[in-house]
Amino acid sequence: MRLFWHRRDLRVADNRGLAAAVEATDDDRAVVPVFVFDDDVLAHGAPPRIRFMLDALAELRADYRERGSDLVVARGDPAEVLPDLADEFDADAVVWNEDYSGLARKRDARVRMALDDAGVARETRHDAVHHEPGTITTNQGDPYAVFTYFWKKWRDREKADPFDAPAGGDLVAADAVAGESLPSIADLGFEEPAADVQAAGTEAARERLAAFCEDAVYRYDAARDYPAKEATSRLSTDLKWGTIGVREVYAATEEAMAEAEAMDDGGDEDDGPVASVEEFRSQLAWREFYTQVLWANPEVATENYKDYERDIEWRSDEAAMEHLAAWTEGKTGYPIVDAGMRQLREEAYMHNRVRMIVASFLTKDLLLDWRHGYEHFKQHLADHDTANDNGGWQWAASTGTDAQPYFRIFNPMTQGERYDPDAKYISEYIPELASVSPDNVHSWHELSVGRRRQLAPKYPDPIVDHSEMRERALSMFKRARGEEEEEASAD
Ligand SMILES: Cc1cc2nc3c(=O)[nH]c(=O)nc-3n(C[C@H](O)[C@H](O)[C@H](O)COP(=O)(O)OP(=O)(O)OC[C@H]3O[C@@H](n4cnc5c(N)ncnc54)[C@H](O)[C@@H]3O)c2cc1C
Repeated sequence: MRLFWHRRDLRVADNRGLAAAVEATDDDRAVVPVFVFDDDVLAHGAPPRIRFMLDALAELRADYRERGSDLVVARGDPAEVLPDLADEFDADAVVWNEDYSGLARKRDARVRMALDDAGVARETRHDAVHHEPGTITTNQGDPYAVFTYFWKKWRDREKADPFDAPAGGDLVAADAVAGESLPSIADLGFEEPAADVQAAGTEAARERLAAFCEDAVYRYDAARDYPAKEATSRLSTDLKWGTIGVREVYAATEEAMAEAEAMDDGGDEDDGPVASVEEFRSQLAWREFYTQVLWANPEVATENYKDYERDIEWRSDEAAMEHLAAWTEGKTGYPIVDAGMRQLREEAYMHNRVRMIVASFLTKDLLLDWRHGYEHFKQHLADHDTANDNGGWQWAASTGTDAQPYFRIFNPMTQGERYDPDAKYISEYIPELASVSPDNVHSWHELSVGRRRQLAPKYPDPIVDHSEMRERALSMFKRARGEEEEEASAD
């Protein structure tokens, strides 16, 4: 018998480790699928992610049951639970897919030692990415710090085909498993999320992928930055939890690329169908880029990637904390920022362009440390992923790999006007502004207080002046770079 330990790969199809566990034995019904609720991991959880994970586990269990098998669920330290389960099922090996964050790697090292002590073999596979960290490197063998070079190699490297799901006869029979019920969210110590978290499981993920590939993938390059167009795949939570395999997603892009080439018909549109499918693939590569950044530098989870000569003097006084609260509540008086922050609360998701805008606003208009924003996203995003979230935040804060230069500061009004010209996205999430014309929405900061009261009495005035804060941000970064003398910050 062999145990297969599910972690961030909550699916049976296109699961490299599960396929390997099945392939390694000729015996019938020899693979026992297992999931362990680990309190050390749960300590980092938040309601939207736990909700999605539990729903995905229910779907995974249903998939196994359809195959005449079942998912074994346990709670505790995997370094104790897995040797015990191996003993119970008389398993001679445990197989799992690698996870690349610092926390996961420490846990896995302990599990390996415990299994070694128990005389149980273990095997791992790389499954969550096409090209595992450490395999796409500079000519000197170092991990890439600049995405473009990483992407060129990632794009040109051959990709594996999806792996088949195991047949029922390969899996332990349902009646050999205790079939304990899954815990409730309350059993795990979490409240139900206030947000409406998207449906979990492989079927739901496949539906999202199929819907995206029907049409949006061919327009992705031109439309992806416009939040009201809903032109992106919404697969981030599925990719985070592994309810769909990366090879399956890539295979869909191969079909789309063949279609796109036929559509482009020799044309050379910069943002046409071929460029669009390619652009979508490059987003998949960003995910793997950040995975390898975190793998090579686990400390970036809490520290700046980029060294500045001096500490960045982020604001931290009482006024700054009030601004932080207004940002989290979507009450900054900057409509595109507030719409994003409210989308996050309602859907446990935020559009990528808007994530960039709200992150820039927190760090460069409010001069607040990116770690505040990261923590808030961690609590509220269903797709929160240490590598991507950290990468996104440090990009916006100009502290990361291949980050936005410190002097590039988004103007939140111009961003709103450019990417939500009809204020459709804004009015969806800010009902107070629904009857205000797009012109007035996009010039909210310039209207008189009287005019603002007249148009939308319940929507706040801007909490800061963008032009003034932009200058302060530039000075703050120049001081951190050692280019300007320290000066008393004037709040
Ligand atoms: C401040 C900030 C925080 C972020 N936090 C997260 C996070 O916690 N988890 C997360 O998955 N993404 C994060 N992103 C990246 C990006 O915003 C989301 O992946 C994307 O919005 C998800 O929507 P989608 O699935 O429709 O994306 P699509 O545009 O359809 O992209 C397809 C997939 O590519 C990956 N991807 C896309 N953009 C990026 C990117 N910039 N970096 C890394 N991977 C990317 C995701 O897996 C995504 O599902 C963050 C970005 C910023 C600026």
